[in-house]
Amino acid sequence: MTRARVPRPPVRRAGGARGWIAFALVLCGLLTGGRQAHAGGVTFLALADVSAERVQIANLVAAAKFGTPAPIDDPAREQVVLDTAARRAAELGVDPALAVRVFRDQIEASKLVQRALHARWTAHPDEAPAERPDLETEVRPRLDRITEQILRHLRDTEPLRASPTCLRALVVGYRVVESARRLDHLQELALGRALLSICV
Ligand SMILES: C=C(O[C@@H]1C=C(C(=O)O)C=C[C@H]1O)C(=O)O
Repeated sequence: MTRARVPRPPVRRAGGARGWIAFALVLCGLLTGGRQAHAGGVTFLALADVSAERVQIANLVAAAKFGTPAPIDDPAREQVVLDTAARRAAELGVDPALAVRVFRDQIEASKLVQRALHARWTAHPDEAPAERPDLETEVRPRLDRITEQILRHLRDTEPLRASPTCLRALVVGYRVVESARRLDHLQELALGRALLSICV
């Protein structure tokens, strides 16, 4: 079914956000003298950015499922996401158990957004999206690409995750990204949920 118009979530701002994030990377280095947000020149900006993109895509997932029999919780699909993450993690030299923990968080963050949006759209049908993207052909392939990116960022941030400055650096990355991507409050909460296990 295709309705007239879709209020697209701010996923399309990603290009602009990337410019800001590159700028923030330089600025963080200058402000902290490389001590607080970095460990060996590594930051969490890229990981936080792609996690925020995943959270923003949850708006599209919610739109794809709203008014259809497709459930928000899809355990079979979740298992595919987790199995893929574990297998690719092993290939990339990332601890598969860590990858599974992180992707469980990412999945919970997505469902948090989906549940809140479905509740909002049910209560206020005039706010429901006008268009329904296709989950299988449009939305899940984007999530699959992000899986690979997240795993590579997990690999690249290994020294920072093991460092005592991990949480501080994670919050720096979180703040830069939520501002650069202009996340709404729901997405801010979800991004925090998505990143919960990074330093634990
Ligand atoms: C995103 C979806 O919704 C839920 C969240 C998932 C995820 O974040 O990867 C996977 C399955 C669903 O439980 C989806 O169905 O694809």
